[in-house]
Amino acid sequence: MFRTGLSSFATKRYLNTNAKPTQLQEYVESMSSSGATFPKSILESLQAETRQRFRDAHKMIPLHQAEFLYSFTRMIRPENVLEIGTFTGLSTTSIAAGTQGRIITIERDSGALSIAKSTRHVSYVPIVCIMMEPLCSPTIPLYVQFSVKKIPTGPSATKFDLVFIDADKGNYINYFNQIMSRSLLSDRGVILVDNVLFRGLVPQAMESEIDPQNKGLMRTARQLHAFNQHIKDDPRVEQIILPLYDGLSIIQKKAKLTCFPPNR
Ligand SMILES: C[S@@+](CC[C@H](N)C(=O)[O-])C[C@H]1O[C@@H](n2cnc3c(N)ncnc32)[C@H](O)[C@@H]1O
Repeated sequence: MFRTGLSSFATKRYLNTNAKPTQLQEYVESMSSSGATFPKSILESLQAETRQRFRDAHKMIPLHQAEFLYSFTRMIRPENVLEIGTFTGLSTTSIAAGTQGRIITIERDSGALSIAKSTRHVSYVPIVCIMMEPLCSPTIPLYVQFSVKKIPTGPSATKFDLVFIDADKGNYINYFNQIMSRSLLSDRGVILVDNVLFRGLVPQAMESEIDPQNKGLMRTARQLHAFNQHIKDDPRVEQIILPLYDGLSIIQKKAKLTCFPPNR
């Protein structure tokens, strides 16, 4: 359920309703209308191919979230997009359909990336797929630096108006830090981060007692809590966490108070 749309976590806590999540989800999805350029049939065949070839096909975002990404991209009109975690390209394709800009997407799994590359992306969007090299250092942070390092930096470097983070959860803080320390986010840039409520388990991750049966999941939930807290404590940015899908954060640079209303 957590990957398919509204979680029961979201419906109980945020919609103030006892309606069944499946019923709500069906309603929400049937009432949403796709944009004319939303490549639904391409995404459906991509989903089918991914399910056929990958045991971990559940890693794909659900179709309704793909529509959200497309729509959100259209709203903010990014010129440059950075995606971390391509997998087979479902989110990449959805973003590509909503922009005429350029997308740089990073993935470490060559098998998944080959499907992403062969997918018929919306033709006018240049997509640069970056293959992560195999682990070049025993420490994960260097691994992260390695991939992000391939993106040109410096004064004339690309700044991204949209960043979508959807990769290994234990590295979310590293990804964010890399983006900020390399000044990769434009002033109007938005970072979208997936899975920040991780099956609704993240609030429980702060409790000291952990169900031993759920140890692995709770470890990930704790990493995501650490990420959420890290962003909350960073004075440069503001974040809003939406209890949608598996939890989605919207992060942007803090608004500057430059325009005060005149004294009366
Ligand atoms: C949740 S999936 C991405 C799903 C994709 N956004 C979609 O909508 O279909 C996460 C992906 O991140 C990749 N990944 C994990 N750690 C990575 C890393 N350090 N660098 C690059 N890719 C990584 C995984 O191989 C996996 O394909």
